[in-house]
Amino acid sequence: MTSEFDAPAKINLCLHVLGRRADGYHDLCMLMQKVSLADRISIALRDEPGVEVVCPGVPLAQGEQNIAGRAALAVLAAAGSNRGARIHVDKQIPVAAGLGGGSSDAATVLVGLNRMLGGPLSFDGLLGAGARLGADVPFFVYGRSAWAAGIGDHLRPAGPLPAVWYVLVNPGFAVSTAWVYGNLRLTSPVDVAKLPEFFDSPQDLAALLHNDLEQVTIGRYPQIAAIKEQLVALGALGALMSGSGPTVFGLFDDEALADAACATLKRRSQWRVFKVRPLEDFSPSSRPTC
Ligand SMILES: C[C@@](CO)(OP(=O)(O)O)[C@H](O)COP(=O)(O)OP(=O)(O)OC[C@H]1O[C@@H](n2ccc(N)nc2=O)[C@H](O)[C@@H]1O
Ligand SMILES: Nc1ncnc2c1ncn2[C@@H]1O[C@H](COP(=O)(O)OP(=O)(O)O)[C@@H](O)[C@H]1O
Repeated sequence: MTSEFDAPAKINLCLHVLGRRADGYHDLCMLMQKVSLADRISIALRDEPGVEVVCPGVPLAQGEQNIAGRAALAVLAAAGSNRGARIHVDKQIPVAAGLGGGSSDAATVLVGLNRMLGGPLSFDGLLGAGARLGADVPFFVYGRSAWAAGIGDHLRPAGPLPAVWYVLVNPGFAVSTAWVYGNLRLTSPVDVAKLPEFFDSPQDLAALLHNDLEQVTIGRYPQIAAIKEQLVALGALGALMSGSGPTVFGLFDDEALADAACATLKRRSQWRVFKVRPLEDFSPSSRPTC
């Protein structure tokens, strides 16, 4: 049997770094949301042990080097299964882009393969297995928009967020998350208690936009600041780099303006440009194909 799943991208509506931990990771406060740009993943169980991962057209590791392969091995081990899996990833999310594509692929394989094997892992077990794969993986297991604390793995639900359109602009080069955190200069941390919890309008949400990692990535790649300026000039209520970058999103309250901004940016540049909607409540859906 083969099952198919969507693995959506995320954006960080805010990302505050609160401090550096003894293990080198950073404590964060983030508001995270999934969006409608997604990789398409199919998972097939096979009788031989081991995991094969193929991502046609994208130079990503196969098998256990790929984070989706490590996720599959975790579920097979939890099930005590001697079987293996073949995972096909139709990569739509730009790689090393600040959009969490690898983390989403991993979470989707955790949840999807767990379901295919009769649920050896509980929801908490899936969150724990996700945290062992990467700091952002639990968010993608979680299902809905969330405030993330700790290294990104302590999650609580966000209140309803306004219906908006985002225009994602990816300038086409990769940025290493480890490099960005490694070059971060810590500033005095935000008072988390003062961050707003409720957003009645797109303008309220635009007022939240903030990313402490921009100083590092924009310092090295000033074109990211130029993308932000262009999005605002084209009618975005605000624009922000997502995660460690380099992708920027513009927040629009008007779909026609978002469409026009996409068309203009595609005409003007070689950037990858996507209009997406927020996914308010998303859990990987299974669609058996045979
Ligand atoms: C910046 C964020 C924002 O959502 O996303 P991306 O830009 O990667 O999508 C995340 O914090 C990225 O999470 P993730 O990509 O899962 O991180 P990991 O694989 O666990 O770690 C990659 C590298 O980032 C550093 N790291 C990660 C998370 C964190 N809270 N502090 C860190 O210092 C680690 O030291 C590690 O070297
Ligand atoms: N399935 C996968 N999809 C994307 N990247 C992967 C995958 N498996 C391993 N990787 C590695 O993870 C790194 C981070 O990729 P990605 O998750 O796209 O970045 P980001 O978290 O910045 O959005 C890449 O450099 C890539 O080599």
